[in-house]
Amino acid sequence: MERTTMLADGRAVVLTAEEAEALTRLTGELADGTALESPLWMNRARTASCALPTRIGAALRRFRHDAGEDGVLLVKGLPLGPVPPTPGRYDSLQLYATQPAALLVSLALCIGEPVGFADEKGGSLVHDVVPVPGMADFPGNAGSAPLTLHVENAFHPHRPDVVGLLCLRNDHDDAAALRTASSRRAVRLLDSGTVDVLREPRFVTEAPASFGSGETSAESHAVLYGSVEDPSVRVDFTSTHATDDAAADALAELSGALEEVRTDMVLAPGDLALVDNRVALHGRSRFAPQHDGTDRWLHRIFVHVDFRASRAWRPRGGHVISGQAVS
Ligand SMILES: O=C(O)CCC(=O)C(=O)O
Ligand SMILES: [Fe+2]
Repeated sequence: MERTTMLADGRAVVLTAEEAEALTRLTGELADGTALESPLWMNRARTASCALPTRIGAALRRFRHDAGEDGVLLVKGLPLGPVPPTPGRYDSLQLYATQPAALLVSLALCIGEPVGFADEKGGSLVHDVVPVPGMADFPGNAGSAPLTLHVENAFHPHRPDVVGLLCLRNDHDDAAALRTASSRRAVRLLDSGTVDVLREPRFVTEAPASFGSGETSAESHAVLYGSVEDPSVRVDFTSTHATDDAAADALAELSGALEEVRTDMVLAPGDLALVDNRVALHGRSRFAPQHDGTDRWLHRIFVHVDFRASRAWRPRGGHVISGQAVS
């Protein structure tokens, strides 16, 4: 099947030189090494996010309203400044305001509020996605084997609404591709009997390997939910299991349809892919890391559009979702 680097619905914004310059100025002021979780810094970033170049702010605002057929927005040409060597450690994080982290948080704040999970990477808000020595086959972002299509943290009641992946550096061969697949497109390829089964609570989902806790979705859940006309999706093809044979068949049908509509995108440095985690799945192709400080490196952020919805899970109203609701 032919693979493209552009999304079929054309949701890509390429920054002009003037826009990149404006962003460098804006985020340069924020990149002062302060802890990203500091409420004062976050407020400065919130204010800065109101002053993004209008075309960029408008694209983010439109994406927040409706993520389109592909459920993905690509922003290209973001100014990163000098990029240090790629870290090679599992659980490598960005805790402090660098230019790329400040950029990612500022753009995310146009969509909603960044969130972290206490049981994943210490609850930090900006994660490094890097290949880690000895973990090539790890079924998570530290690996370099193909990563199965998934909704991020599908097991969790407060999984992200949007996942942002900002490329700082691609792999040596330009082989690593971010894969996205829109459930809006895939569901149209399914017969109504299959859709009906996917709408029933006949599936369970475990926490992904990146969660230390071994949690599972408390109850069985539907894979398609909400509007009949335009359902949302909740599935991870590594961690979601059907509870009966007919449900397993329906899951296999959905997987086939998603593979058919899949888009592979090789991200370049300065490219940000925003994936609506309710509408699209994502994964990654294989690549060959060299562990020499110049491997592929993404920054990842999770966003909640309705921050208030997870309040019971966020002690003291912070950005970190704890292991359970605090009553
Ligand atoms: O490496 C990628 O392109 C995507 C990895 C991924 O699924 C993630 O970090 O959530
Ligand atoms: Fe992911």
